Amino acid sequence: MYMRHFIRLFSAMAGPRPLVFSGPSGAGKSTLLKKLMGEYDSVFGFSVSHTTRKPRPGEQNGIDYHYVSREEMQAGIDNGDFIESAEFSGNLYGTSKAAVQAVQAQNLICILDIDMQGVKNIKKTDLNPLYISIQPPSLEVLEERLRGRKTESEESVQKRLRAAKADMEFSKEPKVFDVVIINNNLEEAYGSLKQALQEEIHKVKKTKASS
Ligand SMILES: Nc1ncnc2c1ncn2[C@@H]1O[C@H](COP(=O)(O)OP(=O)(O)OP(=O)(O)O)[C@@H](O)[C@H]1O
Ligand SMILES: Nc1nc2c(ncn2[C@@H]2O[C@H](COP(=O)(O)O)[C@@H](O)[C@H]2O)c(=O)[nH]1
Repeated sequence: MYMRHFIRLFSAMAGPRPLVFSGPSGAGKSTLLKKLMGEYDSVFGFSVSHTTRKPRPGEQNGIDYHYVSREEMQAGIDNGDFIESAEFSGNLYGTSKAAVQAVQAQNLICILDIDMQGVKNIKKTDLNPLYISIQPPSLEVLEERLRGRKTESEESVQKRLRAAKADMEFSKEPKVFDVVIINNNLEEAYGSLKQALQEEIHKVKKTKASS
């Protein structure tokens, strides 16, 4: 009896269930997330990752990422500051414990945008998120989108496409993702995403209304 009460209390303290978004670079994760967070600004909070890659034009330190040196990031990883970290396309990326806690402290649904190594590592933790994979309709379309974004060097495009092949296969493995969304038509993909998250959105809105 006491144990059940404790578990319920603990779940309430931990806040709503986080969301992990994964999928190949260029599939459209950030595009969909921006739409989602724009429509539901007091429901979701973004877990701001650390990275050693350089900011792209328009990206802001502390908002898109925490941009750090490899030495600084490695020191944080060695110190146990990260829930997960991975090398992707020649740079380090990682989710700090502080980034997740900052969102959960506001009782918001914490969103993590991470690669497939991150998904594998988060599965070893007790975060218990809902896993959502955003996939492109094909590798050819993905390449067009990555090139069309004009953010990557040729070398980086090639690295990202190699990683994408593995990611597209990974998304087909049973029981890895709760939801797989093919981002072909943006509005349709966004509709599928909102539908998949309806219950979680409703729960947070209800909790906020009653507090
Ligand atoms: N459904 C779509 N149709 C056409 N273009 C799209 C669609 N979704 C996203 N895009 C475009 O594709 C490009 C890549 O999208 P986005 O940056 O959101 O990908 P991402 O998955 O977040 O990539 P990364 O993992 O590298 O951050 C962008 O230029 C975006 O405008
Ligand atoms: N494992 C992690 N992967 C992350 C994290 N933050 C972002 N990412 C993934 O990296 C690639 C490339 O991102 P880009 O911004 O350089 O295009 C993309 O797939 C992201 O999902 C993280 O903290 N951990």
